[in-house]
Amino acid sequence: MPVHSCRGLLACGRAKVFGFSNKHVFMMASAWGTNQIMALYSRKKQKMSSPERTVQVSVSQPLSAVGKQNLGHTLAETPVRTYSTHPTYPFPIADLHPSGGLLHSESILTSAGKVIKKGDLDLLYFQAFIKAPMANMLYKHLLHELPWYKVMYIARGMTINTPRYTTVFGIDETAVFEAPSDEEGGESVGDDEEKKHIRTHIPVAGPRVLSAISKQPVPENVYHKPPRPIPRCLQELKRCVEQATDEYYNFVLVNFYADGTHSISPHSDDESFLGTNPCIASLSLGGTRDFVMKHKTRKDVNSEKFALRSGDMVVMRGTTQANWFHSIPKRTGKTQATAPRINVTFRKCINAKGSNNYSHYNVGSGPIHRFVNGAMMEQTITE
Ligand SMILES: O=C(O)CCC(=O)C(=O)O
Ligand SMILES: [Fe+2]
Repeated sequence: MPVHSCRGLLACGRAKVFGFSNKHVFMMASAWGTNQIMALYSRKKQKMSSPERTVQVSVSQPLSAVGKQNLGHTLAETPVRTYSTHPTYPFPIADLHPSGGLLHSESILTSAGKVIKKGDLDLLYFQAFIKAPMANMLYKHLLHELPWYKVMYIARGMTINTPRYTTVFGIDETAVFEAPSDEEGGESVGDDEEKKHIRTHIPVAGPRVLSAISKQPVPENVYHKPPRPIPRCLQELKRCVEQATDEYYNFVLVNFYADGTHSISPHSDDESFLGTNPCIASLSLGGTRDFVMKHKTRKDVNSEKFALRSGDMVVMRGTTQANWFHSIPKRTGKTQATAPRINVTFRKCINAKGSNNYSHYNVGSGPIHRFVNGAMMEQTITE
């Protein structure tokens, strides 16, 4: 038993975003290589010294009334905010708290999860793994701070529009990000004396991807898109989940279901790049949605349904992925069942095929979206 101690707006508008232009991102989305990334990185570094830039954004879709509740950004009161930066990020991503360690024993469940074993189903279910106030703060933080994508892809000749927003960070076991050098990033702000030395923009990693074994740069054709290191806010969450589940993860996939029309259809995360019997921890934040599990072949086995609330975590282990499908079905009406929800999954990916698969299906090559002024905005940036 693992023990843990961790402790719409349908109009055009203008929104302030930190950071870099889409031109850079589009450059990265196309063929990329170390040289391109390095060039991009030095240009970004220059740009990062301008405090905030205003960009033109056009819109996407309205959020339900429930989605507009409680969108005040609690963390905005933090005296000096620090940001995780990396050349692959479209903009700096705010940290949870400048001094780190916002997630501590008072907000994280310290008792073991409930084991649910039924034949080849093997789950660990933590109700209120993160207590409600912290879970709701995390929901708002991730919603406002992460870059989101609405990926379109072709499968078996058909165009599929992913029915939710997604984003992904991480790198498979075969590679590592180089450490940031001392002079990278590190912008100081503030007029007062005491704020002068606080670095607000701190890189999470150096720009290059190195082989985990040789520590030499990975050949340019290995990754179809530049892998993105996990920003500090998600690293903090990952540490807690690792302690609770006694596992190690190198990928964080994030889904945002804006309303009941958003869903994930029955599937299993059983790809070979996750190895055999993968352990996947799945954390829910925000609105309650039904998580439905169905046996792949046996009609005599009842399906399982969990109404996952903000802060709950389900860990799928052992033979679960090989034998069961899971899904978040669409829901109608104006109930809590259609309220906006974020799901964060933690996984361990063993090779570059996984990194490529995850960036293809969770970032893609379309526009970036950002949640601003209570609505998800598609950023078509004109400087
Ligand atoms: O939103 C959820 O709870 C499930 C997400 C999921 O299954 C996935 O991202 O693979
Ligand atoms: Fe899944």
